[in-house]
Amino acid sequence: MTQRPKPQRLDAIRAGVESAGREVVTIYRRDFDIQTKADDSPLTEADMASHHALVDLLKIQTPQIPVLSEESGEIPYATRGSWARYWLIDPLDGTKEFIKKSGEFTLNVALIENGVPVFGIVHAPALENGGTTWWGQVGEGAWKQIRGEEPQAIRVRALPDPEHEPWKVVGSRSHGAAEFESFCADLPYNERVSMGSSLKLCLVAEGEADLYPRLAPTCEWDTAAAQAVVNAAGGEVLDAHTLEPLRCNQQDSVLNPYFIVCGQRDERWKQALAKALNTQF
Ligand SMILES: Nc1ncnc2c1ncn2[C@@H]1O[C@H](COP(=O)(O)O)[C@@H](OP(=O)(O)O)[C@H]1O
Ligand SMILES: [Mg+2]
Repeated sequence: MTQRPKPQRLDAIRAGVESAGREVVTIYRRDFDIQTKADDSPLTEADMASHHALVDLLKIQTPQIPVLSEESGEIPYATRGSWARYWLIDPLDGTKEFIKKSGEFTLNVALIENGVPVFGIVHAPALENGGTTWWGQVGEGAWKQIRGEEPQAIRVRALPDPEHEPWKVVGSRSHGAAEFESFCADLPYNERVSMGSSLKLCLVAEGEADLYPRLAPTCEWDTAAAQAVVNAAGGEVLDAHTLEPLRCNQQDSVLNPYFIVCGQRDERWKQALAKALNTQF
């Protein structure tokens, strides 16, 4: 297998992702065309501008590592199934939030090794202060940087005691609202927050939320980069049925199973999840 890119190269890739983010924000601030993809989801000029910028960046920085993008067109499993290491990117995650101008969209870049997201960059270019980036490398640590400020190491938080403080549960603004509400209704005292895109996983990674149940469809490129950040910050992204960590590139389909993102877990967590998911572990 080719070598994992060195830290300096990963820093250069992060700078390149932030530069692609500036192109996206230029489009965000003016009128843009919206098309509809075959699966009925929206596509803007910004999705494609970001796709080209990120693919070009990765081809220059690491020509030996293949790239799979949401906007690449399908690469059959017969080809990608043999990739021991590849880049998995979502050029614009939260396209609906981009169109609604909520600012809650991200550029996601993940390095996958043998199905496991080991390094990820999640960049939200339109958040306050000119954009925020989260990144993490499993086994090394996770960081958050608001543009113009120093990077801060981030870590998931311990679950609060729900007798005194609510568990913070984050959900999508646009997908799976009914399932989210019924999951939360079975949890101990909790507070709900809505957010678009991979930012939900980043909130768990930085200890601003405790759980993100995703009981609605997503694809591997929606989650892989932020999964690496969550793992590097001490949390997990678990299949909602098996409670095993999500893996990429295991089958023809790029759809994820329904999943739960969590920070630090303990016995209370296990009991609460068993009730909310109506299952036994
Ligand atoms: N029916 C479906 N099948 C697969 N993925 C879906 C889906 N409905 C929504 N998604 C994914 O959910 C993502 C948005 O999630 P959220 O609502 O949490 O922001 C979308 O990302 P994109 O915006 O990159 O297309 C899309 O990939
Ligand atoms: Mg997406």
